[in-house]
Amino acid sequence: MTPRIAFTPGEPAGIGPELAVKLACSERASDIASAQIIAIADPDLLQQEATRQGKALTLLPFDPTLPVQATPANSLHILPVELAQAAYPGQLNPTNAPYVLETLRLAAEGCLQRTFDAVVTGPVHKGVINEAGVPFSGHTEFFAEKAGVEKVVMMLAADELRVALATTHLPLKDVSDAISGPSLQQVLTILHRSLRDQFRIEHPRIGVCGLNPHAGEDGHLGREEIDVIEPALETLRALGLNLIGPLPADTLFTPPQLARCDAVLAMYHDQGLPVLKFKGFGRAINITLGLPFIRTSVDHGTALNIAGNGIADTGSLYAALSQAIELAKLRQF
Ligand SMILES: NC(=O)C1=CN([C@@H]2O[C@H](COP(=O)(O)OP(=O)(O)OC[C@H]3O[C@@H](n4cnc5c(N)ncnc54)[C@H](O)[C@@H]3O)[C@@H](O)[C@H]2O)C=CC1
Ligand SMILES: NCC(=O)COP(=O)(O)O
Repeated sequence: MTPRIAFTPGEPAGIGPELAVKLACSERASDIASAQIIAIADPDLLQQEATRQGKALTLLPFDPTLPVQATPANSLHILPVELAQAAYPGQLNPTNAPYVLETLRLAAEGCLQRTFDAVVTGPVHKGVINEAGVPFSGHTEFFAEKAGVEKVVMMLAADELRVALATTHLPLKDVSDAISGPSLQQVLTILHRSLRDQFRIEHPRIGVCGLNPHAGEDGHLGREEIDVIEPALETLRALGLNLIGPLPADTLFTPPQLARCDAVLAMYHDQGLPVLKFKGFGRAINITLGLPFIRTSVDHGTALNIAGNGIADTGSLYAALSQAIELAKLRQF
């Protein structure tokens, strides 16, 4: 099987275009070299970046009616989308936000129609899309909406550590209200099924963090554990899920506890992701669980501070591509 992978480089003023050209023009591991990689992007943007890097980049027109063909060295297949205005590294421009969203829309559409076997996303700038007047909190929520799925789960993985989130992009003050028994049950069920069916872990063990310090200290430091989290875990245990916790996050994220878990569910973004990024920033991946298609992503953002300098690291992009290719080959969920 030659997997057909859509790649959206994301924010045009960030490091996405640089990563795309490096992906095309550097030596690729054999799994990536044997895939067809379709960049959904502005061809001129990529060619300008290639010129900046002193690379000869060939952009091959993508024709979904032709037999799948691995993308040759120094090339990318291209599904062109035009920028509204020229993009300059490090300079955000809300006028180009519709361009970014259109690349994501095409990727979602192509995955839903099975034109693509997976999508790998580069980083977008959530703020500039909102400045353009479009409410946008992240790829995770965008793809869920496009797929018509009520609930998906964001999971990041670095080496053997997997961290999923009960809530994603929302202000900290809204986190407690967003965690309900039904929402936790949905998240844990999606996580359990993905670990079993996509990651082939027969009996997944999931560690669950509490929300409050010391997991609420028996109700003296908050009651969410007693009122919401424990009852949700009990319901799921009765259905056969192997759940550990709720444990204080600063206990669960210690090596002896992690050794008992195939994944950890953190209650909110910055409870789980700093640990993950400390362990593996630059080689970690982000994967959306519960979509009807495969979506992986880089572990980093737009890195505007280094865009155009030529120093962006491709480690996470390669990891995200490898994971997408592996899942596409194993697809059975
Ligand atoms: N997958 C996505 O679309 C993501 C998007 N973001 C967005 O990115 C924007 C900027 O976020 P920040 O918090 O500044 O995080 P960031 O990851 O863009 O940057 C944090 C630091 O890491 C460095 N860095 C990031 N990626 C790198 C790479 N590949 N090679 C070398 N150095 C790298 C940056 O230069 C910076 O010093 C925000 O708008 C955020 O929403 C953030 C995370 C993921
Ligand atoms: N910190 C991870 C992140 O913000 C990625 O979000 P998404 O764009 O993948 O939904």
